[in-house]
Amino acid sequence: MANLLLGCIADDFTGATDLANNLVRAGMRAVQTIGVPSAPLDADVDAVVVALKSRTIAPEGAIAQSLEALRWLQAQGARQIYFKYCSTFDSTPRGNIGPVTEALMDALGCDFTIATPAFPDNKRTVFKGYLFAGDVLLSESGMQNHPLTPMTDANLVRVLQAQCTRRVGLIDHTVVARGAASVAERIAQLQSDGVSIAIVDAVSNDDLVRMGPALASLPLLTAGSGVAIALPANFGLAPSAAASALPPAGGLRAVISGSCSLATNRQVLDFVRRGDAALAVDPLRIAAGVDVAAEALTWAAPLLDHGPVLIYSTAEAHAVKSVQGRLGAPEAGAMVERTIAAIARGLVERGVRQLVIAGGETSGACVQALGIDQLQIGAQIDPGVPWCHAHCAAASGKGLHISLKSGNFGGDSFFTHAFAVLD
Ligand SMILES: Nc1ncnc2c1ncn2[C@@H]1O[C@H](COP(=O)(O)OP(=O)(O)OP(=O)(O)O)[C@@H](O)[C@H]1O
Ligand SMILES: O=C(O)[C@@H](O)C(=O)CO
Repeated sequence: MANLLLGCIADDFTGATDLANNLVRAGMRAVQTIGVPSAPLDADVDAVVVALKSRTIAPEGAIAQSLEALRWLQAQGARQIYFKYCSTFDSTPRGNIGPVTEALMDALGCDFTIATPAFPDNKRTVFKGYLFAGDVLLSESGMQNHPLTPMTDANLVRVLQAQCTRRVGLIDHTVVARGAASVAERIAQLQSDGVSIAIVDAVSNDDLVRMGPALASLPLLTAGSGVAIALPANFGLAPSAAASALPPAGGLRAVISGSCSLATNRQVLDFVRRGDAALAVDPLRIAAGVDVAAEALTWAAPLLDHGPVLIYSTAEAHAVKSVQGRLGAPEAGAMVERTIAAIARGLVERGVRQLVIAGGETSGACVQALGIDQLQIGAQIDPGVPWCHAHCAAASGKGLHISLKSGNFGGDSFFTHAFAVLD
């Protein structure tokens, strides 16, 4: 059996990479698997993050997938389990954060756990149980309009309580500020009051590091990726360059973007403004039956030798709405994802070995089309986004450097800056 320290279950692909990135930066060697592996772990690592696509499916499906991941991680000897969800706590009154947390607690026989999406490096902070995204409450951050998981209440105790049968409480900032012993005391107090899950405040990385030792004995942690920075120390590990070492990079470079988030729109604009080679994919032409993937690959072929090319369906909200109005939102999404994934595969078949993909759903579709089932995590490009290395069917089993960027992560020059990190 592998000597796995931390077994993680992430509810989406880019979120899984985000978590693995923070673990690696704090000194753990980590891999991310795409779905629950069918074979035992074949890598000498400290942490595995099993990436699911369970964030917005029915709670029953999310529970079943998460329990399957738990069983696999337990079979690999995982000493502690970490359930990773979004730093904006994406969920509905039906779930899936609450139901999955409770199912994991039942399976682990665990009577207490924490819940904190705080990720200060990406401006997600929790104060008095209220989640802030940037300078505003979650419910005023734009997330109140999310099409699948509208977050209209920033009070996480209330939000999580609505999803749980167990009682939810709070470990507030004054407790965290006093350090791990104080957090441990508060946990004992909450337990004697019949509380089983506590939202924990954190407004800085210092808060996360301070609470770390108090989390060492909990069989299950549930959080965004922030708390991960405090965990390797609990296992005696310290940050080291060796944890993020990847094989040397080579080959051609490309960026594929299907994310329509604000940050990605800025990143596409930045790339285009630099005059680098960029091609927009038009969903309406895909719907009209044009082989847009073949067109894009023909366009890219003579340009690839001269630097990274960008192929994107990224568009601003009004354009996306108009396409969705004509094609239907799920239909438009699926159509664009299929095309973008075919382009990603074609690019790798043509020699691209350094590939940036923007968007969670987009990343899922591309990773599947590329035939990747495991990613080794390397150096961070921007908070929440590392380079990874994978063996992939589309590269005839050879190595590919790949980065899966969450829609709203990364600075404006991400699509250029990312490749400099590999130089
Ligand atoms: N121009 C477009 N018109 C309509 N739908 C689009 C367009 N471009 C992309 N899409 C679809 O929008 C969705 C974008 O979701 P995706 O998860 O990839 O990005 P994101 O939401 O920004 O990322 P994350 O989940 O990491 O925050 C995909 O289903 C994609 O196919
Ligand atoms: O926590 C986050 O914000 C991200 O890792 C994520 O989950 C985006 O889908």
